[in-house]
Amino acid sequence: MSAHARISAITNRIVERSKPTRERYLERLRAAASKGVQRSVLGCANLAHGFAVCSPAEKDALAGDRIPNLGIITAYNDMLSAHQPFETYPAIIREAAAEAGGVAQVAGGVPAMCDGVTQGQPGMELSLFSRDLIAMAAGVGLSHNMFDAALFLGVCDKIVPGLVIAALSFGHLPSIFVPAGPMTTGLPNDEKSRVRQLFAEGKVGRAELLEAESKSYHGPGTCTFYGTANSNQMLMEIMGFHMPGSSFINPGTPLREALTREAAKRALAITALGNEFTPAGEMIDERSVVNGVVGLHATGGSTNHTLHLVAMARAAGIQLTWQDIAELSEVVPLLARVYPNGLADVNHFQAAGGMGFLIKELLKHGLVHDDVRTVFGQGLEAYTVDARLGANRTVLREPSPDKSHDPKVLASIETPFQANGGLKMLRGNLGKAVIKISAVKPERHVIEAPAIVFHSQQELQDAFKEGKLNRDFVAVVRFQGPKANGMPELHKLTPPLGVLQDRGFRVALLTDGRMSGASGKVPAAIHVTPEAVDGGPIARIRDGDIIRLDAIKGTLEVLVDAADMAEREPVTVDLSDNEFGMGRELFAPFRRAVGASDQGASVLFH
Ligand SMILES: O=C(O)C(=O)C[C@H](O)[C@H](O)COP(=O)(O)O
Ligand code: SF4
Repeated sequence: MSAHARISAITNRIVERSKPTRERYLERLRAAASKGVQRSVLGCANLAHGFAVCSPAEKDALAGDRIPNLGIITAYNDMLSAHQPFETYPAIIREAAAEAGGVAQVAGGVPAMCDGVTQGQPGMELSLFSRDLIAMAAGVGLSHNMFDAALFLGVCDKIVPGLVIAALSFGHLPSIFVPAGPMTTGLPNDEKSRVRQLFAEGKVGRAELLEAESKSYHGPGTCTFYGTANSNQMLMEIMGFHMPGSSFINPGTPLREALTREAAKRALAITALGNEFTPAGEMIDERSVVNGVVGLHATGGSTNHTLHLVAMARAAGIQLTWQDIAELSEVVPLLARVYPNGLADVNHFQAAGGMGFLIKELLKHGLVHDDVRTVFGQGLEAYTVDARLGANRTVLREPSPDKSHDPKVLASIETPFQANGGLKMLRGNLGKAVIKISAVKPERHVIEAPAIVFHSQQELQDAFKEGKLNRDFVAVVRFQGPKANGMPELHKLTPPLGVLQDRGFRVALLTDGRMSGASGKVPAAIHVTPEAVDGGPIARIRDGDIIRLDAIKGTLEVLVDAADMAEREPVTVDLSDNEFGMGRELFAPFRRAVGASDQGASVLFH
């Protein structure tokens, strides 16, 4: 089925806008690919170093230019429950590659931060910058130039976006993303959040809180809420970087291992040495990017992707804007209710039909482009499947169900939860911002209330504890932008603001910082640009100014006379505390070089 008219129009607009940068990108990619087997340019010493630890058979294979070699980039560490399973993946991949007549080597590792561990801590100020650092680190690994394809082992927040930037920067190579899958379901996410709000109110102690948190985050795998990490899995599937049906199979299962082995063999099959050469930078085009944005809207995905998708697209010479994202939101219905957009978790989403069913529904109305290339071949239709374990550790695929197994979690295209997507853009005399409304009740889509200004999330938490916030207000939390302090997630604001909202107050958040993909029920205008440290209007707001956040009209305004606002000096603050400690001194160059939020908040692209 051809794409929906609006989807096609927006895609064509992106193609036109991107032409200059996309054409230069493809020229560079094709020049690199034309050199044939990449390692053939290495001298004997280079090659000897590169395969020094290989077996004699592998050395023979790599000495020639007929046997494909996979470069594994791994984000394994024990800090992220989602990445811990990757510890054993290189051995599995090497074995599978050998079975298929190829070789696999770990090209390099990349750092990976768990935003859950650093949430509310100084380390969170390194989080966003770690995305671009991960791209650079993956580039260091691949720059050994020993490889005919790359396998990326990463799941979480900034890691997949950073790895995609690397994969597209090495776009002459085929790349496959290999997930590890979600943690099994523990304490329901809404129960976890309820205990957090009780703790915020002083009604339970640390022992009860830690017990609830530990029952929620209890083992290997991705946290089960639909935050940035699981939004990444959705993106990798719908953009064609995953093997079909890979995203939400639990770690430590035979099917999970079979999918990993299959990805290794498929990567060997799509190198320039075979007949299905699929360089990542040709595979991913404007249609793939639009498919990613559509998937984000249809699932109520993480607001972080209004930053990451812009940066990821730029790595392939594609210019995606917030306006594109906002207009796509108008035509894409919300089809999934996964926490924080509902009570279900990603395991329930998978059981209800998962990505295969979601893609099938979107294809029915032409809301995603079917005519795309993927690591699996041609066409997104191939992803309307469920992966099953076959004989001898192989993968079988069955057509996705025609009906959702749980319409309360995964809706049909005919009966969506909302007529449009969960992510909107706001504009007005405070600049531009993003808001996720899929988890906000309709009666809270418009908030008009006096501002209370804070210069840290701790200030707001302290004011809450002192009982000063029992009122209608818009919390203006500023100097949280990328140049100020690395644009941390301010997810610790969710419990106090959630308590105040549950008490019946009309509250909202306005910040140049970020929220977590797991944030949701309180209306929040985030990623405000220009940021306060750049003298943006947000730096001129004073306590008591009336702020109007209208997610229906898409406006964000301070109701103060323009002349009065212009006369106000923008407030400045001492940010020296954000420049040292917990490694922040190492990221001063990033704070100086980073671009605006609507350009992806990147040091790599402006
Ligand atoms: O966006 C994502 O996917 C995340 O990684 C989630 C957040 O960063 C939270 O910090 C982890 O959730 P909480 O346990 O509620 O703090
Ligand atoms: S989903 Fe978020 S909190 Fe969970 S392991 Fe990944 S980074 Fe950490």
